Amino acid sequence: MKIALLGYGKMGKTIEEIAVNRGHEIVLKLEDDIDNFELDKMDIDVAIDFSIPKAAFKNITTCFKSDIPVVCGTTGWLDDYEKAIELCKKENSAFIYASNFSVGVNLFFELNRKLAKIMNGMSDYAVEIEEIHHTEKQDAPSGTAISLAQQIIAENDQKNNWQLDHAEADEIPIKAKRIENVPGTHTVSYASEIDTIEIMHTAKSRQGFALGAVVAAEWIKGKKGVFSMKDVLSDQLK
Ligand SMILES: NC(=O)C1=CN([C@@H]2O[C@H](COP(=O)(O)OP(=O)(O)OC[C@H]3O[C@@H](n4cnc5c(N)ncnc54)[C@H](OP(=O)(O)O)[C@@H]3O)[C@@H](O)[C@H]2O)C=CC1
Ligand SMILES: O=C(O)C1=N[C@H](C(=O)O)C[C@H](O)C1
Repeated sequence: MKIALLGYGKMGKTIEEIAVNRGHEIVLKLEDDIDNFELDKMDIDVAIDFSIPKAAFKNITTCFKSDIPVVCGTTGWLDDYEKAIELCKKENSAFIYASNFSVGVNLFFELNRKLAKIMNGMSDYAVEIEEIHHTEKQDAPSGTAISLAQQIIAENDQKNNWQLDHAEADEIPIKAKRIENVPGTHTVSYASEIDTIEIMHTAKSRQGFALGAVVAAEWIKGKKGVFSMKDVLSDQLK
């Protein structure tokens, strides 16, 4: 498969290593404006975007116009997500966005949904999310923490929104910490006067995120439509 890497930083380089090991070829390593390239003249099967929040929307929608399927892991651009979906459908292209591509985090998401269902109505327990990432991260809270919050909100009758740091009674507080070299740690806790129930996912490296993105790229090749990591992992997450 011929892959265009939109973003060639920490994730782009880890994805390259895994993709090449799985027999794929990297035909583009984009580090600046996508308009500098004539995508129509290039032979690209799938584009994988791990760039920066302010570049993601343009990168993704430029690929749609050239009928190149896109796997996007960039976080912090989701105000434009619905617009991207519309454009994908209009151009009859293919798209997967995931706040986190690692299989472990997608299992953690399932656990989070189940725990949220159990804890709904347990008014003695206060829910909180904490995320810890490296100091170079541009966005806060992390995309994964937002996904966790949205999953809880879908199950919890008392919570309608999330808030960074100080939350109102109907909001889930998210604490974002930045510590050098941490690849990504997420904790969901329910604390009462008596005890605390906690679930936690700790990434030991970027390998899981990158492998998941390459697997998603292999899966989306030749498909049309808007998908999620749940579709990619449907056999494992039954
Ligand atoms: N969904 C998931 O599983 C995961 C998501 N992420 C997300 O992926 C994104 C990238 O993370 P990471 O690799 O750690 O970040 P890096 O900062 O290491 O890499 C981003 C790269 O994008 C480059 N860039 C800048 N402008 C553009 C542009 N217009 N088009 C393409 N590339 C551009 C930057 O170049 P320069 O440095 O020259 O500006 C940099 O090399 C982040 O949003 C992060 O949150 C990260 C890990 C997992
Ligand atoms: O920026 C990162 O590094 C990561 N970003 C993603 C996020 O915002 O959730 C996923 C992972 O935690 C690493």
